[in-house]
Amino acid sequence: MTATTPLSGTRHLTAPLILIGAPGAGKSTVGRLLAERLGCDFIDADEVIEAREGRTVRDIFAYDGEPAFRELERVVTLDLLDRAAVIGLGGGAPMTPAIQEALAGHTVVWLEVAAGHAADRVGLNVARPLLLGNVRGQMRKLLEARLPTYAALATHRVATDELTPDQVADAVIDLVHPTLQEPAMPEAIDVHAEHPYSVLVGPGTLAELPALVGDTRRVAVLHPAALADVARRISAALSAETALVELPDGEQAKTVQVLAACWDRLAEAGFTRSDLVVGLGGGATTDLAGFVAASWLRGIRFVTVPSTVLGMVDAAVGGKTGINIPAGKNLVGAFHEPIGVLCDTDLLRTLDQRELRSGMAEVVKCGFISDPRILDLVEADVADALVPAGERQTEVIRRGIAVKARVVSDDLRERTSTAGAIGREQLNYGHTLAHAIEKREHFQWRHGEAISVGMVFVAEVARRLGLVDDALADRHRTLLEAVGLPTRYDADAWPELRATMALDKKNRGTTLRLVVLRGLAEPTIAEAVDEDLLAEAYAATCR
Ligand SMILES: NC(=O)c1ccc[n+]([C@@H]2O[C@H](COP(=O)([O-])OP(=O)(O)OC[C@H]3O[C@@H](n4cnc5c(N)ncnc54)[C@H](O)[C@@H]3O)[C@@H](O)[C@H]2O)c1
Ligand SMILES: O=C(O)C(=O)C[C@@H](O)[C@H](O)[C@H](O)COP(=O)(O)O
Repeated sequence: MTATTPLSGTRHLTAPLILIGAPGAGKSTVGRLLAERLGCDFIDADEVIEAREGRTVRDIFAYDGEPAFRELERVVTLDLLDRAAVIGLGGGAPMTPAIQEALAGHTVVWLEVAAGHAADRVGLNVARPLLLGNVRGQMRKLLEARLPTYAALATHRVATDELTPDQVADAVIDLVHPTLQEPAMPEAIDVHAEHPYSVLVGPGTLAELPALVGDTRRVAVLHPAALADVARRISAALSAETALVELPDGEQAKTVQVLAACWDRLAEAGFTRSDLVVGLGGGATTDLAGFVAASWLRGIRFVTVPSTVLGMVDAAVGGKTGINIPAGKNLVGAFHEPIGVLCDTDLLRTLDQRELRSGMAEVVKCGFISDPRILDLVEADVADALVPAGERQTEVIRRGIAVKARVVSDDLRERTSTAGAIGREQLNYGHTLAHAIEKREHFQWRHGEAISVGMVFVAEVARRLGLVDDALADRHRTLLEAVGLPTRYDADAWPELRATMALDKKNRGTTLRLVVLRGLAEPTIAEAVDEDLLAEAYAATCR
């Protein structure tokens, strides 16, 4: 395969790119091509109307009449104008005065098409209510009525008659190029562990993958179904032979069966020690992919491309890889460092709210154990911190990665910390209880949700040990609830959870070892905490 397809738009939309034109001008086809090239969404206004109404445009026309449709169209179009996406408007939308007014100041590209061509492209399409009957005649009339308005509204125009959709998309990109934003310089955060590498953070960093992969002969891209399109783009952009390996979603990928299936795929594809694995996805995917790379031929190179907030800020960095087994979370695995980490914040745009909130738990963890500025930034505007790829979110992700990079650079293999000198174990803040909850929930809870409850629990432990004051202990629940995360769990579950905690990796012998704070950004280890105190702290967590 040759390197042809850019992995990310070199420049980015910061405002909508609006396509207008007659039916058959190619707004949908060209809009989708543009969105792919610019790494953003394409939104067809008619499809949004149909989805909102649960009826086709044709039915709305037939049953409610054109004025009712135009009103729906006005509302939807105005809603869409704050999206940094390619937006295809219905052919008649620009005729509505309120839409004309709202389009002022926007980039509006008119895809010009001659009536004959438009009629040929539309054919006898019965979904277009205004063209029923004599398509050519109707089209000519429509164009005569609309052309002056299209011309007045357009900031750019492309004559499409002699061009293929790809050529039209090229022409549009050329025209609007000056209005697009230069890519922000990705920030590189270096990890200086056993094999130094960089974590690149910012929009479009996926474009760096071909350089990281170099002249590697074979690359396996392990990904969940949600990232199948991105995996295909990666494959098209690499000159290596790529094996796209779709994994079960989320935690279901972290099993010994999936691991073994991946080994079979690498064997079939003839993977040797000079080949490479890419883990593209959330933390569950990169944990599994990393363990595949760590175990295949006793270790081949590995790149992480995290696509969740949680993956970026935590899982993709630091080389902890592994799977779950019925006895517990991450009980089997290896330390295997990636050769590079690409945190392309554009990938976060398709995450749903639940995942965005879940990821914020590990961000907040980094705030409590090391960088309180993160807490201030989230508290100042939680909603803003949850805007995917927004400035505030990118800043707290970057700060969280910096915490993780610093900690693992100092202690890659998680030595046994002492109360006076804590290493990597600090990253396990909240995790002892969280992993037990995840096991009890058969790994159906989001990891960040469990961490949220787990952090409230260790804050309650620290409060009772007299290590933190009430304000710091209470700040945990207040902040995590503001983010929309759970902070309570089933009060009756303590005996079962406590039993699971006996298998925690930080334990030594029969001694339970918990990460707690003895002040803001001062993590420490509490060993052999009194069992009654633990039970009380748990009860307080559940209240
Ligand atoms: N190795 C480490 O150091 C480390 C650190 C923290 C967490 N983890 C592990 O990470 C896992 C949790 O990671 P997670 O929260 O990312 O969960 P996840 O990997 O399960 O992903 C969450 C969901 O989001 C979907 N998804 C991923 N990227 C998407 C995108 N860009 N758009 C739309 N959907 C997308 C996934 O398909 C999945 O359904 C846990 O298994 C945890 O143990 C590991
Ligand atoms: O990187 C680490 O070290 C961590 O502890 C990070 C945690 O946030 C993460 O959940 C990790 O997977 C937990 O590792 P485990 O060794 O407790 O399974």
